[in-house]
Amino acid sequence: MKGEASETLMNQVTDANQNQNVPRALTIAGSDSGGGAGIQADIKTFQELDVFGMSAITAVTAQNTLGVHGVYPLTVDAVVQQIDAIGGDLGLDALKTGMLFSAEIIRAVADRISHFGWRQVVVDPVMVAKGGAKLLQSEAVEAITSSLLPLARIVTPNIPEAEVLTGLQINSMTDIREAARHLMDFGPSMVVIKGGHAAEDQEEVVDLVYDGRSFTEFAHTRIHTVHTHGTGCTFSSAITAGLAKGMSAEESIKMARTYIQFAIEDSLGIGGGHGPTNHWAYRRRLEIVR
Ligand SMILES: Nc1ncnc2c1ncn2[C@@H]1O[C@H](COP(=O)(O)OP(=O)(O)OP(=O)(O)O)[C@@H](O)[C@H]1O
Ligand SMILES: Cc1ncc(CO)c(N)n1
Repeated sequence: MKGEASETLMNQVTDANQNQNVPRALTIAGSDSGGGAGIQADIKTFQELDVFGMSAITAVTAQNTLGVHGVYPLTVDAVVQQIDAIGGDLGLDALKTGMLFSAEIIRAVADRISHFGWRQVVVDPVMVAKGGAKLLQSEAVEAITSSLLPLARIVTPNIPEAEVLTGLQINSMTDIREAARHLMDFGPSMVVIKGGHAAEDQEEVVDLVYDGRSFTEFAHTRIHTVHTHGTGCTFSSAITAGLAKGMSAEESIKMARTYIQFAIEDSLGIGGGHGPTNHWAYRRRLEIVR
């Protein structure tokens, strides 16, 4: 089919498939070739939660379950062009940031978020990978607190990240609350300090949520496993998916907590090191219950 007729058909197909209400989420983060963390974990999580996933890649990492073998940041222009391509056409309902690598990229990302007026922003202040490789330059920490946190609906540091961002030492639940208060001063609407890095011998993992008024603790059974590669990315992208679907911040965090619990419980054990979590575990279990 050629010319006018094919154009008419194309228009009909396009119109029939119009679904402007599909929840859309963007991840601005690094690529993990191993597929368990970064952009790959985020897109898998969005997909599993019925959210259309989009990405702006900040850096490519050569990575597997054994560690990070190479880090190749993209130029600021390349990051900005990806974000603008999405903002200028598809639009989004929520976004998350993960590995941002440099102060220049952080400031450019913050500028584009402000430009498009995006409010449903989850900031996962990724600093180091599980094996200790640097995913954020030390001099970029200040750019997170001054440029990005004021734009965040929710910030999700783990305990070491909360220490770096606040300059406080964290040894107890009281310290975690103090760090959460400190983080609120940088301007986010909500702080979630994740407890995965607390003492291994504890039977529970406690994530602390602070909204500037009250503290809520989410306690879950600690799973004794080495297969926790990408837990932080997966958790923050599940929160982002919840926000994209119109859930409240509290509901999104609660759902994300269950999502990551199932993903760790059913982890895949592939590779020779810290294996990835199981992104389809949540859907599989809900299908069984239904
Ligand atoms: N062993 C575990 N058992 C149960 N839940 C866990 C465990 N480890 C982490 N979690 C949960 O996973 C989520 C991510 O927490 P974690 O502290 O591991 O983040 P992270 O250090 O940022 O992850 P990453 O190493 O991927 O950057 C939190 O909700 C936390 O409670
Ligand atoms: C690309 C990337 N982002 C985040 C993390 C943290 O888990 C990682 N290991 N790799």
